Amino acid sequence: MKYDYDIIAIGAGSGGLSVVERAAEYGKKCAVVEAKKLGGTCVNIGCVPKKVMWFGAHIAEAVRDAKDFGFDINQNGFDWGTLVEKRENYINNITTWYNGYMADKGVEVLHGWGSFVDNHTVDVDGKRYTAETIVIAPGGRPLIPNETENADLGITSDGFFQLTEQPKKVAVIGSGYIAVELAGVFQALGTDTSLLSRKDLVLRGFDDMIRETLTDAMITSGIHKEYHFKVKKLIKADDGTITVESEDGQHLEGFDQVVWAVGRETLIEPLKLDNVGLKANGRGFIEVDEYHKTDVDNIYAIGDVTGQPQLTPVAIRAGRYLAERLYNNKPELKLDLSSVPTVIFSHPPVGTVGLPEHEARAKYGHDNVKVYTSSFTPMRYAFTEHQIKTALKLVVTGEEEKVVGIHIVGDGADEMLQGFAVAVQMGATKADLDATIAIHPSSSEELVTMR
Ligand SMILES: Cc1cc2nc3c(=O)[nH]c(=O)nc-3n(C[C@H](O)[C@H](O)[C@H](O)COP(=O)(O)OP(=O)(O)OC[C@H]3O[C@@H](n4cnc5c(N)ncnc54)[C@H](O)[C@@H]3O)c2cc1C
Ligand SMILES: NC(=O)c1ccc[n+]([C@@H]2O[C@H](COP(=O)([O-])OP(=O)(O)OC[C@H]3O[C@@H](n4cnc5c(N)ncnc54)[C@H](O)[C@@H]3O)[C@@H](O)[C@H]2O)c1
Repeated sequence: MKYDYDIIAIGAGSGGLSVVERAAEYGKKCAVVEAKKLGGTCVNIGCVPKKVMWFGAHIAEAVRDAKDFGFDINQNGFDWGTLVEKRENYINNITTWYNGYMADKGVEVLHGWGSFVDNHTVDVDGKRYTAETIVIAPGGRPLIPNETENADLGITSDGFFQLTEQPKKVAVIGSGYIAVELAGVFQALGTDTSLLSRKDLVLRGFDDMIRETLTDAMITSGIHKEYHFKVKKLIKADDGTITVESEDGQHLEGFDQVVWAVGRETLIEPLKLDNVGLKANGRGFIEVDEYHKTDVDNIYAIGDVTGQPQLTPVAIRAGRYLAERLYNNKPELKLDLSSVPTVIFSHPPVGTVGLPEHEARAKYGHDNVKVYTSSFTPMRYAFTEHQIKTALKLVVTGEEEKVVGIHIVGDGADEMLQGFAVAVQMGATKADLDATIAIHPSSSEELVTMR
């Protein structure tokens, strides 16, 4: 062989692992370079540990409501440390499994930071390896805004997963995916939680119905929602707590932890892209064509680093399709990002696929879009003290009423969405949904009975 490997992936997260795993199935000689732990963000400091905490929070809500279902229980406390220990054991089992799985597949794991030497050579902590094809899959890391004074008194989602004790009082800064997910977990598990947003509603860009319903639900759950709060600086108080000062002079005091959840940046610098004549665009992403090829013929990029939706299934699909194109004679296979379903594990969860109403009206013309909505208290909360609403919206277009968006906020949205996403992907119309027999009693039946 001319090179040490057929393919090397830099980064063993969702994208990198999936491309080498599939390439190995086709008999290719593969290696993956990883500076930290196999599994990357999703497994170690993202989706998986987050979902464990979300389940914990979900159980706390069930315990809270148990008396309304006739249970006579005393909750004597909640031990954050126990949950964290069990979570980390679970994750260690996954990463151990990955190590064995890669070995079984014949994929070599090269531990260390990978950087380019030339188009076919990667340096890993001083050792050089060559490959015919190189895939860049380094993901990213959380942002801490450097314009904020003492910003590093705060932690990020990475720090959240290192907390071994439950903070009594936290401020979460931001209003995107991570902010609403972490704020929801803290609040449900008993931490006094403030959510500090620069604007008004959470989840900018999502359908207004989702934004309004979730913001209301978060406030009803007890989260202190601070609107139009632009953080100027963090101050360490004499008692060790943190004060947050806004640009207009407000002070919020007494936080054990302040969590930045204001977006992520790609991990570009270690790659030494200059050595292959590549560079990231103004937003820090590596640009690729529809086949994930960069401007260099044998170098591809997949996952969060490309600026495509920063979701694990998108990175995995990109990696698998790339291997299919390269090694299984399917040159035309490409990622369809037209209706990527996504779930936000908030309290209650959000599920959304396709276009929000405002985007559909902009795309198809205001009068060519119709919406069907429903908002109700689901049976689960019919007689509990805590009432959490569910809201649903179908966005349809044209005379045939093609469904171009489905938006759900409420209990069960997380598991409800996948099947409806299939319908949207297949081009379902409102009549197709209506022709489907409902499941009763459920919240999802509303989506096939809307008028
Ligand atoms: C808190 C949080 C919660 C999330 N929850 C969800 C969720 O519920 N559902 C969902 O779909 N997505 C979720 N995501 C997003 C998801 O984790 C990412 O979209 C996904 O992990 C991206 O995969 P990737 O392969 O691009 O990068 P990553 O998974 O980030 O993997 C990149 C790997 O490359 C390594 N690396 C980087 N540079 C180098 C180098 N030069 N040399 C060697 N190794 C290197 C890194 O250490 C890392 O292990 C979440 C993210 C976060 C932060
Ligand atoms: N359930 C999931 O699938 C899931 C969960 C977590 C993360 N993710 C992925 O990870 C990505 C990153 O998540 P994220 O929440 O960090 O980013 P995000 O882009 O979703 O949200 C960042 C938010 O921070 C706000 N912001 C930016 N700078 C700020 C500042 N200085 N002060 C206050 N607010 C500021 C932005 O307006 C935005 O609303 C997501 O886009 C998503 O793709 C997915």
